[in-house]
Order: sequence, then C-alpha cells, then structure tokens
Amino acid sequence: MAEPVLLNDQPDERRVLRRAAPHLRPHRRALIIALTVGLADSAALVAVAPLVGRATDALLGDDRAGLLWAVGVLLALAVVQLGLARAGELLLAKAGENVVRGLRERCVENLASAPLRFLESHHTGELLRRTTSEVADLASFVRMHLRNIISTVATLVFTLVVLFGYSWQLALVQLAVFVPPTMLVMRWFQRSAPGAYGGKAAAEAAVAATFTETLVVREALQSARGLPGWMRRFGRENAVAVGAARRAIRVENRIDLVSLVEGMAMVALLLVGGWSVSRGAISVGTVVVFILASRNLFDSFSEISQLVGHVQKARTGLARLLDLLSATDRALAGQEAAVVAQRSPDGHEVPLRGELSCEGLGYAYRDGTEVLGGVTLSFPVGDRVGVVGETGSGKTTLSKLLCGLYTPDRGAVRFGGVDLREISESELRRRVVLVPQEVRMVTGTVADNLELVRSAPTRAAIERVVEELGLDDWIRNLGGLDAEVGVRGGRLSAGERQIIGLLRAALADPAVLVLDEATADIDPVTAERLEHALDGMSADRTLIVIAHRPATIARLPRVVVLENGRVVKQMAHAR
Ligand SMILES: Nc1ncnc2c1ncn2[C@@H]1O[C@H](COP(=O)(O)OP(=O)(O)OP(=O)(O)O)[C@@H](O)[C@H]1O
Repeated sequence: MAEPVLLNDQPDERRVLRRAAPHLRPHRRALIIALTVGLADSAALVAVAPLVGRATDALLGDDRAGLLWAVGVLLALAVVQLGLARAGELLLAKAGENVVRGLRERCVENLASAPLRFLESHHTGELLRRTTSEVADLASFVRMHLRNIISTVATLVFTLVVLFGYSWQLALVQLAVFVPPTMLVMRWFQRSAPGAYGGKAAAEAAVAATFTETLVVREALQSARGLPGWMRRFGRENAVAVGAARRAIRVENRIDLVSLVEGMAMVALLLVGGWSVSRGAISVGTVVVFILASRNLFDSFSEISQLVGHVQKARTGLARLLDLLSATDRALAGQEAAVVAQRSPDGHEVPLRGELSCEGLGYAYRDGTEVLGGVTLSFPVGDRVGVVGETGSGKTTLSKLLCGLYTPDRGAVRFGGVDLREISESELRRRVVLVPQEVRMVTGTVADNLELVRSAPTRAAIERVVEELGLDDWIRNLGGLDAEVGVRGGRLSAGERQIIGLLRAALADPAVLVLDEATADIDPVTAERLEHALDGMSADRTLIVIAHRPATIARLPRVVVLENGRVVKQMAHAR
C-alpha cells in the first residue's frame, strides 16, 4: 500500500531559518527597513558610554567647552534614540506579524486541500496545535523577542568596537574572564535544549489530541462509564507533559549561572583598570567608559542567555510548522504529480459528462490487509446504481476511491476514460462528488454552509436549488437562509445536516453523485422525496447510492453486492 505522508513528532531544527526563507521573502523590504532602524537605535545606545567618558575627562581636566559639548550631544542622542526605539519596535512588529499571518494562511490553505488520507492519519488535536499554538508562539516571539535579539546583538557588537577602541588590553582582559565561562554555560544549555523543548511540544500535542478526542467521544464515555479508564490514559499523557515541562525549566535554569560570571568579570575590570590608572596608562574617563560599556556587554549577554530559551522555543515551533507545511505540500504533490499529464500538449480532455469506471481496484489501509481486492465496475452516463453489502465489506472505501479521495494501490478509476489521478482536484470535484453520512458543517448561517461548494453559488442559485428540491418550507421553518446553524452545525439534527449535504451536492451539480448513507438519518418519506427530486434535477447524472435501507435501494434499477471487498453479484431490479 502507498504509505500516507506523516508528520514528524520532533522535526529537524537545523537550518530552520533557511527553510523559512521562502516565507520571509515577500516581506523582505519591510524587514530590512525595520532592521536598519533597530541597528541605528543600538548604535545610539552604545554611543552614551564614550560621551559620558568624554564628559568625565572634561570635568576632571576643567575643560568647560568640552563638558558642554558632551552634555549637549548626550541630550540630543537621548531624544533621537527614543524615536528610533519606538519606530524600530513598530516596524518590526508589523513586518513580523505579516510573516506570521502569511504562515497562518498557508497552514489553513494546505490543510483545506490536504488529501483525505493525510488528515485521517493524524489527530485533529495535533494538527490544531501546529496551526494555532505553534503559530501563536511564533507570533509572540516576533512581537516580544525578535526586536530584543536584534538590538542586543547589535549593542554587543558596537560595544566591543568601543571597548577595543579605548583600550584593547583592558578589553582583552575583560573578555578573557567573561566570555569562555559564559560560552560553556550556553553550550551546556544548547546541548539539551532542542530535546527538552521538542519533547515538551510533542507531549503537549499528545495532550491536545486526547483532549479533542475527549470532546468527540464524551457521550460514549459518560454512558459506558469508561471515564475512569480514559482519565487514566489522559493522566499518563498529562504526566509526560508535566515531566517534559519540568525538564525544559531545568534546562532553562542552567543559563542563570551567567550572572556569577558577570560578577567575576567586573572584579577583574576594577582591579586591572585601577592598576592601569595608577600607572598613568589610561585615564579615569576610560575606566568610566569601560564600567558603563561593560554593563551593556553583560546586559547583552544576559539578555541573549534569556533570549536563547525563547529562540529555542520559536525554533521548535517554526520547525514543527514547517514540517506541517512540507508534509502537506508533499502529500498534495503526490496527489497532483500525475495531474501534469493532463496539462501536456497531447493531454486528455476531461469531458463534463462521462462514464465512471474502475478496473482491478485494490486498496489496503494497512500493509497486507486488502479491504478491496480487484473491484471492476462501470457506471455509464445516467446510471442509477445501489451498492449494498455487510458492514465492513468495503462500500465506503470504494466510494472514496470512486471519488478520487483515496488513490488506489492497484488498478485505476477512470472518468470519461481519463484516470482520476490525472485530473486536477478542482476539475475532479466538478465531475464527481461524494455526500457522506456525516455532513461536516462550519459555524455560521445556512447560506455560509451552502456557499462552501466549489462553484461558490450566488444567492439566486441557492434559492433556485432549494425550490427545485422542494425545500422552501423546510428552509423557512429553519429561519431562512440566514438562520444561524450553531457551532459546526450543532443546532441542526443529524437529518437536517444531511439535507444541507444534499443541497450542497445539488448546487455542485456534478456528473456523478455518490451518496454514502447520505439519507440514513432523514425520515423515509422526506428521504424518498429528496432522492427523487435530486434524481430528477439532471437526467444524465450518474447516481451511485450506498444504503442499508431497503426502500432506498429498491427504487434503483441496478444493484451491486459487495462481500469482503469483492463484487459478488450485480443484478437488475424488476421495474
Ligand atoms: N481509516 C481506516 N483505517 C484502517 N482501516 C479502515 C479504515 N477505514 C475503514 N477501514 C477498514 O476497512 C474495511 C472496510 O471498511 P468500509 O468503511 O469501507 O466498510 P463499509 O462496507 O462501508 O462498512 P459500513 O457498512 O459499516 O459503512 C473495514 O474492515 C474497516 O475496518
């Protein structure tokens, strides 16, 4: 069987920024402007120490003009720096938010068009966490920490330039005492950080997935009294998540050791600086510059050590997000690879109406266990067929293959002679549509739910189809097309949701309509009326109906019987 594309629990975090580059490219200009303003802001901040040093020396040397000049420039610098800081913050936040917004939209777009098998192979909670929490973490990183990183790194570089410019000997002493132990602490942190943060994100995703499933199966849990067992499972996952969070905190605490190193470096500076002044090698002003600039240096390092944690968290989130995007891209590419054939100059034309057929169709969800074993069927234009069989005989799997929602492991499904794999998703949905038993709805109005069909119908088209299906009264009783349907259609009954599903199918007006228990929850009289109306709307439409209800099957001229994934009988009903 073809393995579905799967998400990686702890995706590779190497070169994550390079992999994110395509998402940053559209915002290049805004990012460059924001970064330039941020750099100017840091330069203004670093310039304070030399100016204070200059003022100190002017004061000690009784140089009034020099003192006034230094104080005047300091004041002007303070105003300019304030303006640059505000502007940098706003520009970077705006550019960053746009990047995050772009990523968010790509996620939704990719998930909306991802192949069914990809979605079925993952917990909704896991997908949800990657597209919501992970993006939210990234957004807060951009808003709160990205600017700090840029200004901190720039301040560090500018400070080093100033220190070496004043006294390279003193600068070297200070760096020798401060940098190696700080780097050791950072490396100690870095060694365990990816595992700690990756493990935390994966554990939280597992909790989110179980939480979503709790809501899905809550009624079964209540009625079957399975809650204690379920809570034990949830408790185990929760314990893993708490353990992972504690480990992340322990790893994060390692970087606090940097403040001890700072104290040592300051002591060394005062000893060597005082000794140099007493020998007349440097001025008191230079020591003042060092003391002030060292604060910048330590603050930058301490800021970096704090930020390393946030950077690591953002790296993990970004890696998981990019993993989702690349997995959905790969899943989509796998689905669309064959579509290229359709676009080639001698490519096939896909007719709007045509025969649907399958030949030697085989499919397995798991290796070695075929649930369909060589199904060959054909459905000429206008055919009306019922598909019956015991529970688990493969009817739903067949319907998903016939609609191109699954790709066959062997054999092929063709529409108008063209392999479904060679037809683009949007073209295919104009021709073959599946109406499942459980109709998925969005929160909003009846009209919002009907407008989801690919052709995005106008209000007039919706009203026409409602009338053709004889559903005017039904819609009126519901409160009209603008009536709210509740959260994911929760205010409608299962049968009412199925009527919405049938309305969508009628609006899509495909050549082939596959109804998989699509009227099972509607009362028999209404179901028959709707099926009849749907049937009558388009005489050349092929209708394939999977149903357990005998009355639904009885009015179809032909019946296919499936047993253990094979066609065992095809018969015509006497008319
Ligand atoms: N997502 C899945 N992963 C693994 N196995 C699956 C999956 N969906 C269905 N199956 C298995 O495939 C077989 C056929 O299932 P299918 O849903 O096609 O049967 P069906 O005839 O439609 O059943 P029903 O009448 O209950 O709807 C069953 O044995 C089922 O357990």
